[in-house]
Amino acid sequence: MRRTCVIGAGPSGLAASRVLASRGIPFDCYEAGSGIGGLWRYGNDNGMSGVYASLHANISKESMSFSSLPMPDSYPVFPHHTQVLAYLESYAETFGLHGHIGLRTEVTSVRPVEGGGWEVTRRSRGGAEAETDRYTEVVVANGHHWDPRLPDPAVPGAGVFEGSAVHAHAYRSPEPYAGQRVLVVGMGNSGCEIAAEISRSAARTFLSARAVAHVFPKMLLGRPADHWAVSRAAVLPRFLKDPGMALLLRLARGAPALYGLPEPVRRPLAAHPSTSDELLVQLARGAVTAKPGIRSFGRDSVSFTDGSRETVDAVVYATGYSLSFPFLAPAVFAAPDGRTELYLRTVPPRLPGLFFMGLAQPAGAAFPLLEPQAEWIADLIEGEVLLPTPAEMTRSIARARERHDKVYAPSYRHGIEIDICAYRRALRRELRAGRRRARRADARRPDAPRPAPVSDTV
Ligand SMILES: NC(=O)C1=CN([C@@H]2O[C@H](COP(=O)(O)OP(=O)(O)OC[C@H]3O[C@@H](n4cnc5c(N)ncnc54)[C@H](OP(=O)(O)O)[C@@H]3O)[C@@H](O)[C@H]2O)C=CC1
Repeated sequence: MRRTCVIGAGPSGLAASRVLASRGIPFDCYEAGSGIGGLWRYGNDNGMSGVYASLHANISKESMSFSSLPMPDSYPVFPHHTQVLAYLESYAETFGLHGHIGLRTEVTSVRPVEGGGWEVTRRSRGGAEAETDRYTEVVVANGHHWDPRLPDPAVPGAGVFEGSAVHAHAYRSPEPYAGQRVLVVGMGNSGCEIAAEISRSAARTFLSARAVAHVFPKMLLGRPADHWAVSRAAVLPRFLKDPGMALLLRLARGAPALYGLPEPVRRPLAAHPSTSDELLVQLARGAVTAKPGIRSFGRDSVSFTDGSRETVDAVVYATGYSLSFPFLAPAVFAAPDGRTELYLRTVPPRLPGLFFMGLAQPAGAAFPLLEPQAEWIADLIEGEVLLPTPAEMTRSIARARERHDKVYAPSYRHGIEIDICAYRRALRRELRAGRRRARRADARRPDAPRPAPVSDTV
């Protein structure tokens, strides 16, 4: 009998569960933690949430909403993490998902079965024995912001540094850093927000970036900055969008030099946006000092690539996350360089029945992508649509990668970066093509033209 397994009950797993439930597709969803919500569950006992106490979403509530359930009007523009979790709880409640979700149940292995299907082994917390079941499909929705990535190889001297050193995933509040000289490494959103927060009570805060980021204010021309990623302006070609955004940033916040920042080498839309008003204020006040990349550590100090040296008591590595699938053997599927071999960020070409959710990172809206992705997976499961051949999908992935490399800075963290508008268009085109492939297969008309795969996800 057909049965689908969903791994994880964060936003991606919940969206997959809602769509499968609404289609009447039998499925089980397993979640390692005691509650749903994934990274949005502060202190999640699955160990996979790096949310800190003060965190508010850095994209607006519209961009954080599933299309089937808007966030409450009473929410602020940028909800606090407790509100995002409450929203996810109400999503699960509204669509009756709790009955499908096995909590405190960790999936430990997913293996392809000869002849089709997948063998899924899981272990319940407190349960004596691991259990194994066979599923026709597996939807992997285990998130991509939970496995801390530290500089590898380590910065020279990191082993002799005697102060505290943690990854941002372990950061919860600024209190332990009060009165200290602190170095924050990395200028993604974690680095920007944590440096700004720590600097309110630290003696000195240094923010080191090997490639300085454009810092976006949360509001641009009276709208949440993430709205621009889905505005009419978003359909402009890159050669117009990039200078347009650079101009908008210059008008909104002035030159980087005002804040002691060098001019970024990358174009504003070539990197995942770093959004923080508070960092700009703290830089302008001298509470945070911008530094280039790190050359080496000493016992109580750090040297930078510009030859400067500072005494520091503590380091926070805000250096991002690895894409990890601990339940899949690397020979089956892995993303060692932060890139995934997935057709439209969802389908591994040669692993029938295996699907991935949420491994597409847009500059703004993230949740609204998840339900359409899950609908496509459900269509594939039900045979409403058919995929291109594995060879066609592989070629399409290679073409998308080529285009991707022309747009985004070559960095691990951009491996799954997408342009949301292009991705939505590609998904719609693939749906139409997939329906035609299914009709063609039904009618057994091998002479009919075969719809081509789509590939523009950047
Ligand atoms: N309030 C919110 O909603 C928040 C959301 N987030 C989101 O969480 C996700 C993860 O963000 P974040 O934790 O900032 O991680 P990111 O991967 O986005 O950023 C990592 C940063 O560390 C730098 N870095 C990586 N490796 C090294 C290295 N070896 N040496 C020096 N620098 C290095 C990267 O530089 P380079 O670009 O050169 O690789 C980059 O500046 C993002 O989607 C972000 O938007 C994060 C915090 C708050």
